Amino acid sequence: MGEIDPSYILPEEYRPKHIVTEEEDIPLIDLSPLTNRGSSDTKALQDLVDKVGHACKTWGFFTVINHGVPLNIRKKIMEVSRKFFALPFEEKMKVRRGIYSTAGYHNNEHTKDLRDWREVFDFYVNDGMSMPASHDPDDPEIVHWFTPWPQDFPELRETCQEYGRECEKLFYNLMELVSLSLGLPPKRFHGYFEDQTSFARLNYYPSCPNPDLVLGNIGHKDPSALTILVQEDVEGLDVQRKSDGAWVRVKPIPDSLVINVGDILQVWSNDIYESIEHRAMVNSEKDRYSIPIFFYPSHDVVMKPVEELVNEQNPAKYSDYKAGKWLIFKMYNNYKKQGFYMRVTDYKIKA
Ligand SMILES: O=C(O)CCC(=O)C(=O)O
Ligand SMILES: [Fe+2]
Repeated sequence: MGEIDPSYILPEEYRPKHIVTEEEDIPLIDLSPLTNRGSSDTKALQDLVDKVGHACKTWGFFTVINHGVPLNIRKKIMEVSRKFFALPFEEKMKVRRGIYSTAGYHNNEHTKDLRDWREVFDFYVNDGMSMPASHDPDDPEIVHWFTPWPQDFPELRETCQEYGRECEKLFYNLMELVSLSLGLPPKRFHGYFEDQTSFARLNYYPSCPNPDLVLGNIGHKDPSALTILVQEDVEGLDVQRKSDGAWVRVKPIPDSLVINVGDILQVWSNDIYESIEHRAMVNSEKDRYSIPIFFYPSHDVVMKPVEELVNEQNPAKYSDYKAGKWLIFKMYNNYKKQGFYMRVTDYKIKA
């Protein structure tokens, strides 16, 4: 103790502890029937839909291989991420996150109102997208959000943008599988992403002398429809198992990506699929890097259960909420200690 800044030290009940189970892995799904669609038969595609549906329902998390996101761009984005975080602090602070635009560099993230042991750089997949000016539901003002890219580092912008476009293709493919698994037409959700407000995050978790007292990323649920995450061989991601709440380590598998259900899909599916709590541990020897992209709809899309999944036996569990308002509420909440944090269940209709 005493070696690290006390603002990072977590209350006892949040510390990472011991409770990780090594016995089980999240489902591993080979997406080749989708990525080589031309040559696939319908049976292979149907099997894939069933696997994705089962993984979303039982875990809310799964790992994919043969996903179509090229190796060179995955390697490249990890490289530029390392280069960016290795810059002097003053350089990184030149592109720091502002109060009203959430992209940029930040080293003071508060997940669940507690401080994370990490540095981040957030960027928008669809730079310049429309967003509400505030989270006040009655404020109609719209603004445009841009990423503050570093001036002398064009490689960072180019690589991040290319990575975003490649993952976007995978995201639409996955949403087709998800829609089919819910008994909906394959492109049921595509229109909701026309002016998408998706954002990506370069995560840098420096090694830590007291890894038992902190978390790189405190347990949380993502606000997205789906998240696509790349990690390297340094492990640290834990997922909370739905059946008993145990933390399960997501073992890095070469060339894989990790997919998870976020809050938006939980609401659209009326809780058939749920956004699952996860966290990132740090270690005393190695730095860790990861990159999630949070796929998020246009700001004016209403988060509400889709009508095909609602009927008298299954009434809507959520009242309407604009996706953009929800996102900024969540993001501003993570800036600094606010004394509260937002959960999607906060606007669940009371039974
Ligand atoms: O670093 C990881 O593996 C998880 C990151 C994460 O969950 C997040 O940034 O939302
Ligand atoms: Fe997350």
